[in-house]
Amino acid sequence: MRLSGRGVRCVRGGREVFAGLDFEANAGEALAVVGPNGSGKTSLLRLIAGVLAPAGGSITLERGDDELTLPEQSHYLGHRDALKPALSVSENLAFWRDFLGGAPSNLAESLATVELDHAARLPAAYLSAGQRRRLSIARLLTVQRPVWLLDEPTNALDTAGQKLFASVMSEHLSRGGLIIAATHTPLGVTSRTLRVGDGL
Ligand SMILES: Nc1ncnc2c1ncn2[C@@H]1O[C@H](COP(=O)(O)OP(=O)(O)OP(=O)(O)O)[C@@H](O)[C@H]1O
Repeated sequence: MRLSGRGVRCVRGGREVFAGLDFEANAGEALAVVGPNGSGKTSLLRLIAGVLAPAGGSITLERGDDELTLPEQSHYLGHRDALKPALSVSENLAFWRDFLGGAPSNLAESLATVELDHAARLPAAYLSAGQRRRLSIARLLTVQRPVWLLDEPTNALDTAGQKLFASVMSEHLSRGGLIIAATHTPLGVTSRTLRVGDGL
């Protein structure tokens, strides 16, 4: 599997954010997208996820599932955790599994991996920032998708959480998954770097 972009151009609010961007990532590889604030890291992830349309160029997934689009084969974790505060931790996870069309899966196992099993019945509104992030990570484990698009994934995670997430990412890569992550800090797994923005 290979995800590549050729001559990708991004325009937001009528202003060009970047143009002529080339990148590629193969199965088992992580690509760390780095650059100054406002350089377009989040925008790039959203272009790949199909939330935004490129103003030029192309983004292609080769040797994926021909029956599915790239967004259907991708997980997009934004830097705002998409949780419903009134639903419990496990209800939030069940919502995402159903919304993403995942096969019946063991939610408890995913919650145990991110060490949230003790909080399964707690309303998401009561979670700390790091716990909310852990619950978002559980989404990656509950529904199997090969392409992970992660926006500053380790934000709010404590040292133990960062270590845990590094092992979750390593496991995904060792199974032939692919990660593209926007980050201002080291990702925690071996990665290549894609720089966006001026002056880098
Ligand atoms: N909805 C929008 N309408 C207009 N401009 C936008 C919109 N969203 C983002 N932008 C602009 O696009 C540019 C790139 O934003 P983006 O969030 O992709 O940057 P980033 O590299 O992820 O930044 P950061 O490191 O601060 O998270 C910024 O100048 C931003 O103001």
